[in-house]
Amino acid sequence: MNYDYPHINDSEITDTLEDSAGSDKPRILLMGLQRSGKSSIQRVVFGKMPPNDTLYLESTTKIQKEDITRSFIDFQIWDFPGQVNFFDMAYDSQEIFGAVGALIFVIDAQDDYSEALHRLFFTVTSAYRVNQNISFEVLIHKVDGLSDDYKIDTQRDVQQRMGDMLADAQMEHIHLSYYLTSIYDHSIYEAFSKIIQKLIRELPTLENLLNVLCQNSGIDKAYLFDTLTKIYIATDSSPVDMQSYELCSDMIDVIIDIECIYGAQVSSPNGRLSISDEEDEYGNGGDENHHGMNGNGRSLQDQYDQEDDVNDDNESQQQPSLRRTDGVGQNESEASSLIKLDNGDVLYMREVNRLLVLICLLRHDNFEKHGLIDYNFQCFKEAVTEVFEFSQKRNNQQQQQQQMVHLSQQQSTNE
Ligand SMILES: Nc1nc2c(ncn2[C@@H]2O[C@H](COP(=O)(O)OP(=O)(O)OP(=O)(O)O)[C@@H](O)[C@H]2O)c(=O)[nH]1
Repeated sequence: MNYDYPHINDSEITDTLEDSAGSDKPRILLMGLQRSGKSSIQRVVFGKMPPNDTLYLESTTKIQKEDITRSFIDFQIWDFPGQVNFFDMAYDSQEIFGAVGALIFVIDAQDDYSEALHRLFFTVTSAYRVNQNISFEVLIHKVDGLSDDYKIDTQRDVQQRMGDMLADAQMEHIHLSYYLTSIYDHSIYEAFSKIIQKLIRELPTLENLLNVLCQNSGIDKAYLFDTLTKIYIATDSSPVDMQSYELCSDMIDVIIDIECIYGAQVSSPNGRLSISDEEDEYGNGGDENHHGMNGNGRSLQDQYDQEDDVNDDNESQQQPSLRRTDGVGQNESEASSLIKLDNGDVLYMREVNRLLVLICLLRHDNFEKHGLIDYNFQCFKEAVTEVFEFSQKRNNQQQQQQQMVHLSQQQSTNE
């Protein structure tokens, strides 16, 4: 079978590559065959596009680049057209792969994936020759149409065949991580969380802080989420089970929906709650998108109406409740929310800043000491803010240094 790339007119692609010169952010590359789902993944995770709308996406003809600068997440994501061979002599592979943090290769699991595996092998081995520090991530994608047994068989088959190909080429030392994903459920967010955590330098510090918080507050599981993308950038060291992750991730949708409906009525310096403000900044009209995502605006409104009724009786028993309080010792207000589950567990959310929320899962008995939890949370919040400020300062310094190097290189080439 012929696994070569089709011949295409590549003048547009060269133009976009030239645009990239001068950007020093770590890159995440999305690669894979045509129609494997790359653009859909980028739009759903980072653009909040409802999954069904990806059906109308057109094929990508030039590299689509997006800057993602949010809290601890700071990189450029590049969506590549599936039909172009970027290892061809026509492209400067050092320029493309030199600054790459992660290369994500998307395989369509609903299709025959033999060709995709050959392309993956070629991509991984070629990129590795250019940059040995790239982390290679393989998304076995579109698994929503597959049974659980078939998903596991597919993953085993893909891993086995790639392992054999790498071993035949004596390149078995290249490590690949595999994820089963779909844009129609949480799996794509979970996979991106794990991929992005590998690029966050502050991860060990954040994990330590979460461990200390959990141990001292009777919390069973805690996630630090990036609010807009629903990517968790850190969690404590107890094992992640998909159910608790899904619950916490769904809570973000619930809270944002409630904020979109009622946020304007809550008094805050600018009349809107911060989570909604952040969306506006990214050009994603909050109400429309979030209701589009889970389509539950009506039921949330009902829930919120019920909540208003019980509000006077006992605030801590609301399901869910959303409060804005003034930060202790600070002038900024912060959102918090509490959802009591049927099994007696409690989901507790606290806003760390405009970009991050902490979501914890704990037993109801442990929540009775919530004064202690709130105090520990304030300590946690201050520590995270310090880490964040430190990393921002370091990033700025590094950017300035890199700009200086660029300038001096330009000057010497002009001379
Ligand atoms: N069932 C299912 N379909 C998906 C999933 N992700 C993407 N798709 C569909 O796959 C088709 C192709 O998606 P694109 O995102 O355009 O694929 P691409 O890899 O960017 O394609 P090129 O731009 O041609 O390289 C679209 O119809 C999507 O709706 C998924 O998780 N499950």
